Amino acid sequence: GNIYTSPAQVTKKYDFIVVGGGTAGGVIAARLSEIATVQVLVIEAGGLDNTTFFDLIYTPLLAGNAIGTEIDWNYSSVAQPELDGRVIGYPRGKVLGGSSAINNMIYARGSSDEYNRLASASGNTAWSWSNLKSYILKNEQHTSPWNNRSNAGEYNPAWHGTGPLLTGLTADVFDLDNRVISNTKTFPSTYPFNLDPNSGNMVGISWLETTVGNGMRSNSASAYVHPALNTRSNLDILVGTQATKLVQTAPKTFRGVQVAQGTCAPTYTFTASKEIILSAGAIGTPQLLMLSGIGPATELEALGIPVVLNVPDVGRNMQDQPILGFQWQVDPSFTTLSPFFANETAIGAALAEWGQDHSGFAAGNTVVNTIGFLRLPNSSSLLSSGDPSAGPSSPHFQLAFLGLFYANPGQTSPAGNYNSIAIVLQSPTSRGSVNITSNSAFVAPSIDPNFFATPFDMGAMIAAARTAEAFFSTSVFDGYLIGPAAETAAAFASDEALEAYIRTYTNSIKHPVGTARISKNTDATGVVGPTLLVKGLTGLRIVDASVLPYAPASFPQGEVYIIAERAADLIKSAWNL
Ligand SMILES: Cc1cc2nc3c(=O)[nH]c(=O)nc-3n(C[C@H](O)[C@H](O)[C@H](O)COP(=O)(O)OP(=O)(O)OC[C@H]3O[C@@H](n4cnc5c(N)ncnc54)[C@H](O)[C@@H]3O)c2cc1C
Repeated sequence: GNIYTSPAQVTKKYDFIVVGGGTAGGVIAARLSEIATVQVLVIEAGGLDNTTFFDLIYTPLLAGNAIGTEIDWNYSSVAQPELDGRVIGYPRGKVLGGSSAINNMIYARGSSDEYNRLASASGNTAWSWSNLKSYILKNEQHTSPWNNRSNAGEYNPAWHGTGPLLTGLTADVFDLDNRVISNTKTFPSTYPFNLDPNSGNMVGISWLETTVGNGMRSNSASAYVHPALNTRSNLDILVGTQATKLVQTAPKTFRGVQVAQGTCAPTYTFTASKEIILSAGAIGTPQLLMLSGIGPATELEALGIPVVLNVPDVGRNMQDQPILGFQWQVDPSFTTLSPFFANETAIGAALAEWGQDHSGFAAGNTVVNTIGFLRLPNSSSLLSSGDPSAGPSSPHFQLAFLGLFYANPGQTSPAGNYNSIAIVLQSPTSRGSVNITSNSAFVAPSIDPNFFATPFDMGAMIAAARTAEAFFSTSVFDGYLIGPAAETAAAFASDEALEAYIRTYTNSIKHPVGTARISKNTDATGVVGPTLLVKGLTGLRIVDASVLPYAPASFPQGEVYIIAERAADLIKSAWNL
């Protein structure tokens, strides 16, 4: 297919136009173009991934380093009242591959309860865990690390398939990882070992899969888009071009999309003969809907945008998960990653080795190799007014074990040998929003995760911190951990001190979802129905993280890939392809 860099170059007619060449958009484009008779165009605001940014995207060691660069939308939140008024950075991938090109590569697809809750929210059992199994296996495949370290006993091959997205476990095991697993053998009833959190049951302590294969990041662009683009003439992409509005082609029918390359640049409109698939992500999708007159009427009217369809839930129900690090000092005789990350020469050597043949220390996930997905005890008073998790196979919180000093925003890594636990609240009850503040697509929307708006969220975060403290206090860590670092020790002194630490240092894990949520056909609320078509409109389908009705108690990219795999089949069947 063709790669266009200017809308003026696009002259073909298309059956499907995919807005956003990100995680979900890449899957849709690749799967639809399997049908040789349909013509597919992808419109992506960012550039190509295989440019000067190639190493930044594809070197596993550099995961996280794209934040703040040209391939990041560089959004930020509104001031968070419960976080001492702080503003939180909201990176999103702005490049082919979208956020799958800049994320932290963790692959944890979510529990069976998670998908069963999606089925009940949408009123359609096709979204249940057991009915999605073929898509789960179609999306991903487990691969060996670059050094072929055996992963026997660290994952369950039965739950990994033959899909294009490559995943794998760490090539390099550290003292920390061995002790984390040893804690599960020594205290199995408190900290159960879970062979594979991708098996439907997430609860327990596990080895962690990342989207790394052949020593490189695997993402929507490398796994889906490029193989299709290289071999098919019916898939074209237009990069460096932003969709500025969806265009009505008949009453309540949106098969047009207006694009531009900048605020003052000329606009072009393309029309799909069959469907527009909106895959601009949990921020971009509600923004584009609202700019097109699809959203909360009063707010659109305030900006002078003619209302086509009053959909109050567009941009509402945003859910994101708070993340917070605690640090411990490690006896200097043990190897952690701290000295490596303090040593420019060692990092340079690892990157040079990766540059040779995608091997060595830069060729894998190294920072988090083991993880705990844990639940509050059933007796917890936090659950007395209801359980916000999807069910018993879903965690309330996560403990990610890191081989270095994980610095929260505002902290710096001191010299020395450290480990950390990053806590993520996986089942938040706070709800935020995404709103537009202008009728221009080139003005960033306002993003409000509304962290810790509920007592449950603060209480669960404190309970998770106490679990982290207890986990590292067992005999397994005697002689290895010296003790909590200064600020962590001070925070653990009382629940009041912990709460203050939470307000000072909590960040977003960058998992926003829910801003165009799925609901039953019969529900008056929600944005898309069970087939992901926008309710009340023709021609417009949404496939991305914005349709997820709840924050997945996992890592969202797995669920986004799986939903996109099924959505591609829904589209094919809707058009008898
Ligand atoms: C820094 C970071 C770390 C993360 N770490 C993890 C992790 O370790 N594991 C995990 O599972 N998840 C992680 N996530 C979240 C995960 O990556 C996302 O939930 C997922 O990729 C979202 O997929 P999507 O298809 O909804 O959106 P995206 O992948 O973001 O795709 C949206 C695409 O649309 C494009 N776009 C937007 N607006 C327009 C427009 N108007 N016109 C044209 N194009 C447009 C964007 O440029 C982008 O390419 C992380 C996210 C970030 C940002």
